[in-house]
Amino acid sequence: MISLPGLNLAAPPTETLSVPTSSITREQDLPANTEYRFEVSFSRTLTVRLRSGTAEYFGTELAPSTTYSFQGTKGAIYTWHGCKLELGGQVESDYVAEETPMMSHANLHFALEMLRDRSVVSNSVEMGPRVLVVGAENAGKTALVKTLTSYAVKSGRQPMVINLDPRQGLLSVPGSLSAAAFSSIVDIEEGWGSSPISGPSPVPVKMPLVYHYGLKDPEEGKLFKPLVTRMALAVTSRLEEDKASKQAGFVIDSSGTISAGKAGVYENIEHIVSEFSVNVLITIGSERLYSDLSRKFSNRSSDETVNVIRIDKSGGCVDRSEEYMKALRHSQIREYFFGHGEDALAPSSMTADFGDLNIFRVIENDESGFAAGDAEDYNPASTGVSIYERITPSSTLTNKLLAITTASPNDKHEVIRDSSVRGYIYVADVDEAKRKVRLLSPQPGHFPGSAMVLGSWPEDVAGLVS
Ligand SMILES: Nc1ncnc2c1ncn2[C@@H]1O[C@H](COP(=O)(O)OP(=O)(O)OP(=O)(O)O)[C@@H](O)[C@H]1O
Repeated sequence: MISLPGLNLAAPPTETLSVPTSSITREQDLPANTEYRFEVSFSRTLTVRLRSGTAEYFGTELAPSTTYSFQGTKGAIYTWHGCKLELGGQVESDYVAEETPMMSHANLHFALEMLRDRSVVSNSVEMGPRVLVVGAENAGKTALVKTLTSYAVKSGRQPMVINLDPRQGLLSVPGSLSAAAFSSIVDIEEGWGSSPISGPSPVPVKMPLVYHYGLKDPEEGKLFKPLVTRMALAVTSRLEEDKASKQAGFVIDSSGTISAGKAGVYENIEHIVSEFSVNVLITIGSERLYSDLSRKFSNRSSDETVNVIRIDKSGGCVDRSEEYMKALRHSQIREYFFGHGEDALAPSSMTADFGDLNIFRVIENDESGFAAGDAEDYNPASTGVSIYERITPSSTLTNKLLAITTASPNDKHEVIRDSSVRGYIYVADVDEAKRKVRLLSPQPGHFPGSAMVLGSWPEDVAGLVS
């Protein structure tokens, strides 16, 4: 059995400890074109084994005779031709749904495949599809991005996936923006698979490119937009070097907040579209968003056509409480440091003097008097606006994550902001009297002297180490 990584957050209720999950297995028949939807809490486990037929989890096929286990998951197992599942453990709720949007997801995939074929025929002169998925929170954006990625990989492509939603990480911790090329299957249990930092994994690892954002929602102006520009530059130059990736194109997952569109203004969406040269804009679930965006992008010249597409929200999408999201983020962070269940990593603990740490705290808009509406006035080349404030460690740092950048502490703030992240460290304890900080790092080794960035997001992760 493959275990689900890093989810030992809350102590499991005693009954799940004493009852082996295998003793309560049951069979579930799924007719063709239906899906088994389930919700499992963080303290319980659902195990799933494919007995016969074929089935997929957000596009990734379930291997026969493999037992998958899910904890703290809301998801669905879909079958095109019918299957028999063996289920074990306990769920909060589950049911079989006959109405699913999988047919339109598959059609979307085939339309993208045509664009990829066109890129191949043009010998990569034309780039494959550049896709952005937008929609309200919990509309099913991440689920669709995963499905499209899995189908592309199954079709022998190597698409890139870009996560611009700081609320959840992709192969990195929440609060980061990341990009990775997918040439092997998407991990079923873990979400997206593992990066090399998470230790041994049954699914080949992916090496993500990470930038630190450090705020909960995409704001306008000094951080989000420049990081989108930076990421677009990095992704585009990567695609220029790699034919297979260029032909496959990329899919961008976004945060629900950029689709809120105050008074029909979608600044961040427009910025992402223009920086990444997006040519397929998928809106999920909202008539208004679709109509606003198709109007906005309809009168462009033909060489920068943006096809705006509308997809229905799946009835399976569930609203996730703040409490659940917090537990999900903590599990991602836990896994970053401690690895996957049985293949657990032992993060290294180290102590640093206050003087060894070069910590830069993100100054948020409301603190600097730099309001959201000032975005246009902001000139990144000017030194007039500070992005960060340099801080001395204090006990308020306890339980926080620091992004270790590749920039030097003497670099300009813009350079620190635009530099990629080597990794994250966790502040376990601060001794103000002795001026020492105890840190946890997933990798042993020398303590870097580079600039470290502290944001206000993700929230404190209490109890990561005792
Ligand atoms: N067909 C489905 N059946 C069951 N659960 C589903 C289905 N589609 C999505 N979900 C679940 O619903 C939740 C919300 O979906 P998802 O994360 O894809 O939305 P999102 O639009 O990316 O949300 P956010 O903007 O908050 O990141 C997730 O827990 C996801 O696993």
